[in-house]
Amino acid sequence: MSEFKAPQLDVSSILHGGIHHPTLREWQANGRTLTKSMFIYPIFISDDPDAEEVISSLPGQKRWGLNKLEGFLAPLVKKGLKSVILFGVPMKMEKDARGSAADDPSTPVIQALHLLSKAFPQLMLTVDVCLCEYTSHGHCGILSSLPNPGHSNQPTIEMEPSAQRIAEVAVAYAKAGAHCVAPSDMMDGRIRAIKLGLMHAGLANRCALMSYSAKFASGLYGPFRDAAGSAPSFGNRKCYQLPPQGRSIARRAIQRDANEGADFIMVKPALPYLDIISDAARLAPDLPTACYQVSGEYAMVVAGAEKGIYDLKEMAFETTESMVRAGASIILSYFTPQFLDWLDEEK
Ligand SMILES: NCc1[nH]cc(CCC(=O)O)c1CC(=O)O
Ligand SMILES: [Zn+2]
Ligand SMILES: [Zn+2]
Repeated sequence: MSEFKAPQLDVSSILHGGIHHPTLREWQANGRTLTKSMFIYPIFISDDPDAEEVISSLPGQKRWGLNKLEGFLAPLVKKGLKSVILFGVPMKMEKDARGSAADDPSTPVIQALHLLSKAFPQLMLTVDVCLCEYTSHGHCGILSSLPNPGHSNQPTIEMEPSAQRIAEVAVAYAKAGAHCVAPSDMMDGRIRAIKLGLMHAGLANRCALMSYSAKFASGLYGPFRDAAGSAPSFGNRKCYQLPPQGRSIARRAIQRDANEGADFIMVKPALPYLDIISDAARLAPDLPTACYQVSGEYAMVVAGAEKGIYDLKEMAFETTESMVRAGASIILSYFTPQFLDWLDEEK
């Protein structure tokens, strides 16, 4: 008879006890689980009122005309869509150096704000604030005539006039009914300029400010620029968006924007920047952290699934849950319509 020898009892070696049941596995998220109200759905609004245009580089997404918006959103709102972020796509409007079309009363996002606040009074309306969709040069600010000291084919931005112009546009959106404005230009001083603009207009208590604080000069914005027609006509955005290796400057940007009056901090893109999401959640613990799974990230997940590399739903969950785990509680996602279904299904 072999003698049984009890192994050394190491209580910390046992993990399976905590994951053998689906509910136990959910508990392992420590309360940080996805819910429908965490999602913001990005929507492209065309100035062609009857548009319903497929965007080939952004599978499943379309540019919507005003006449099509209500019909498109109604079923999603019924399924629990709580919030959208609007991007204006002026296909026919004239573009100039200061982006005058951005806050023209006829501009698609202002029209959409009027329409959506009537059609869906409960839906939270955020508007992306930027000039690049509306400027003739396609850059996010107002350009200086001075050459760029670093590179002849790069723009030099006039910082103060840009921040003022962006604030003007943000206030126009707030006046038109935006519940939240989200500047994506990355110019210095624009959070303070917008907050002061809202205060002077008497709208600061009625419009939140979500700062794209840590927005990196990423290769993942390509499909968006197709969708919005906002690619720069020369140079690139490396002079004003953060360098991808710049964790410290991102931390400074987050702290700066928190001090300048941001209500929410956003990190963008999301998946390659989970460390920055985690930094944001710690550096500004009293401001909820948002992140944007941008067009190229979305297209990557979809493309891999189409190639049979993984299951689409599984990878959409895994990528999105990684953002929540890192510290995000608000997620801008092109997968929002699917999540409204998926979150109702059994896992
Ligand atoms: N400033 C405009 C803007 N706002 C959001 C995105 C990207 C969103 C996405 O890729 O889904 C961009 C593009 C850019 O900075 O070039
Ligand atoms: Zn821009
Ligand atoms: Zn430069």
